[in-house]
Amino acid sequence: MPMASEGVFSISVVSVMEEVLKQHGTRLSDINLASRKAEEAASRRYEAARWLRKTVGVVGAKDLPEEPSEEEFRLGLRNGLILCNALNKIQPGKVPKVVVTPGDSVHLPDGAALSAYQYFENVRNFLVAVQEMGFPLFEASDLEQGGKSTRIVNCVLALKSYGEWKQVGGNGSWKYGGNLKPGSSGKCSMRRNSEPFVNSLSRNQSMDEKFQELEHNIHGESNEMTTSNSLNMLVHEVLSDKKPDEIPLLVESVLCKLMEELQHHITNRNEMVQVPSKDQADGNRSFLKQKVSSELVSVSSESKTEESNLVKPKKESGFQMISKVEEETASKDRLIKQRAIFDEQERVIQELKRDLYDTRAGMKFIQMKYFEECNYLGKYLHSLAHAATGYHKVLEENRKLYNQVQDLKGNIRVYCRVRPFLPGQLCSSTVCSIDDGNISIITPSKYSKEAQRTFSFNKVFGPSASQAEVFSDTQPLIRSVLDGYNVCIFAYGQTGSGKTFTMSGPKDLNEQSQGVNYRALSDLFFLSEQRRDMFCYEIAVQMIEIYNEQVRDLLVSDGLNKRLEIRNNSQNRLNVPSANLVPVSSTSDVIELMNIGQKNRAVGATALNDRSSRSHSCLTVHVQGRDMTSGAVLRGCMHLVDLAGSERVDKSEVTGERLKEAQHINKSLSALGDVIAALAQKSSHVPYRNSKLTQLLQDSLGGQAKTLMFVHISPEMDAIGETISTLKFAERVSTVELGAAKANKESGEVKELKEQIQHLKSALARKGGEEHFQVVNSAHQMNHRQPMEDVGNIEVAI
Ligand SMILES: Nc1ncnc2c1ncn2[C@@H]1O[C@H](COP(=O)(O)OP(=O)(O)OP(=O)(O)O)[C@@H](O)[C@H]1O
Repeated sequence: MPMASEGVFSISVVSVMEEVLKQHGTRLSDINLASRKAEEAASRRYEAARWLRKTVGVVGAKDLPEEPSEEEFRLGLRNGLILCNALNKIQPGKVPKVVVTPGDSVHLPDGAALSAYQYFENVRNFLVAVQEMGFPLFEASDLEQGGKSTRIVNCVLALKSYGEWKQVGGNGSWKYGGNLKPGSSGKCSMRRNSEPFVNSLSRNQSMDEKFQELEHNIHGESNEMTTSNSLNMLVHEVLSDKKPDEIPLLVESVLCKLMEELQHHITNRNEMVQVPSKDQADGNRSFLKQKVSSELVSVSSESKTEESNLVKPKKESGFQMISKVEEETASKDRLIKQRAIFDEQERVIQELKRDLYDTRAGMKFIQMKYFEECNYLGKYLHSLAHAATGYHKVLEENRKLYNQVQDLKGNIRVYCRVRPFLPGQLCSSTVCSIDDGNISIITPSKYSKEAQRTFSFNKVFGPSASQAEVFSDTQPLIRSVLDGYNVCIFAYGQTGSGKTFTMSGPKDLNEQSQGVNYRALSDLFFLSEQRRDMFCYEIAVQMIEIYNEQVRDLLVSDGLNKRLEIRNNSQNRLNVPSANLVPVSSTSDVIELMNIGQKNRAVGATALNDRSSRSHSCLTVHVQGRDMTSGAVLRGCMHLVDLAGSERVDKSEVTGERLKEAQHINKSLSALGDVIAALAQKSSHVPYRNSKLTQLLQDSLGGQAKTLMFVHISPEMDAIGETISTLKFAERVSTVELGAAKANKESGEVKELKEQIQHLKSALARKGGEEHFQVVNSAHQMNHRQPMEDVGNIEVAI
């Protein structure tokens, strides 16, 4: 199938027709085709003979019968006379010299040879003239035996056609098969594609020749008009000799074949152009449409003149085919686009599959890691849970051990602090030396036989000791308060010896000069905050004054110091339940309350002439901690007591109110000394009820309660009497206890404690090994700022 070059769409219609005809020929008229062809040839021959006889005259054409056989036709025209004369009749003078047959008059012995020469002369002249005029030619040999008479018939019928055209006036151009040929006369002689000629052509040319000629016309000229005409001609030729009942079938076959060709062509094109652009596709579509429609319309219009009954079906078939072709083209386009989309999607799917595979692999890896981690965490959590189970037990043991350590240090600890000389004072000190827990003072003969005397305490702080140093031994006891223990901190000493300075600090307070009260409260809140994940602490404050054995609430807003009752073992565990109990959440809250208390105390002092040094003030911090795991409640309290001046008043010198005050002070301080001494000696009877002060502090003196006493002395010589008196009081409570503590250091009690600690360590190691121990230990470190405590040379790692 020939294809147009350079992308121009073309189909060989001729080939299509030929193929269809071949099929139809085989199918429709195989049997009678030969006879039909013979009939057709004879009919055409007779027509040619009749026209020649008519043109040249019967006499002139005596050798040519009206209905000659092929042989007769050939022999009749062999001498060229009839042909030349006929040509000269329609085109006078075209063959100027015509040799007359000698046989006509004289029969020569060599006539045959002579006439053959003459005949050849005529035939040659005729053929030259015919060629000039553009008529179908034949070979001179066609006139001989075995020659093709059909070509001679074609030529004669062409002459006939031309002659008839001239007879009717010769108007317009006479066209021969679309080819323009110059006329012999020099004029532009054109043959019209007239009906007679087409008929004669169809009758004189073989189908092969017709197809060749049409093929040439269609492809040789590339002219759409010409192609259309030629196609018309072809269709006409094909249909002209068909019976009416064969035509529809044939047309249908042609169209079907054409469709096939178009589809085949489209497929080829689509293969050539993988994904044509929209423009190309549109171009193809319009070209196809144009081509097919032009051909079909030509067929249709041509057929209209002959077979009006075929017009409608042809038209309908044509339009149907156009729309079908359009549909097919659109469908092809869609398919191509879909294919492209499909390919793209296929590619994306492959990529996604790869990604999915990678992701799955990644996920599996992560999952594996996750399970590994979970396993590890599970085990770790298990050990932690195991540790946590024992944690509270350990905590409890730790608490006990910790406080046992405090016990070993002494439940009652006495510290001595020497105030520095105040500005303007004579620097003649009664203090000879200070060595750790010992202080030596000058003792006038009035008080002792010895020139100096040494007193021992837990520790002695010289005039240059800082507030932080003084507090350092107190700090561990703050944790005990949070663990549910009671702590009493006393400031003892004569007026002006520095009690307030130790407990609160100087008037111009700063971080360094802050006293025990501030530091203790600050630690208390710090530790409670550290333990907030395990314990819920509630802290509240009371501030009470004992003056002349009367208990007064210092946290009152109306300034009235109403007398309060002390009730030990009260329901709410408050010894003075009716005193204001103010909840606090920070150190500043407490300081604010202390200031209020001091103000209330000062008010009283104005009225009673410096009562502050003649009354005991007690700030009590109540702590209640609830273990959030076990729900157990721990209660502890810390009493910060600023005692009244301890100076002894000579009864002869004072009377009245001052005497009364002095008596009360002496009595209460003496009662306190008795209680502490009884406790230190582990006496079976502790005389708490001898004073309001000891009654108030009953729960915090003795048992597991811790007592710290800061004994203050003034270094001035003129205060030596009070200093000796104070030191003797302190020595009474501290020496006994200190001695006991010293004795305990290497006693069986310490050994027992060592064993307990070792036992605890082993128990922890058994529970979870070293890791477990570390967990517990770190938990302790988290909750206690001082996990390590020294007991002599024993290190308790809890
Ligand atoms: N360690 C010290 N360093 C410097 N100054 C001190 C020290 N101790 C006390 N003072 C000063 O000595 C003076 C008396 O001290 P403070 O008021 O504390 O005595 P006090 O025993 O509380 O007296 P009172 O019984 O009258 O309350 C104050 O001016 C105080 O600042």
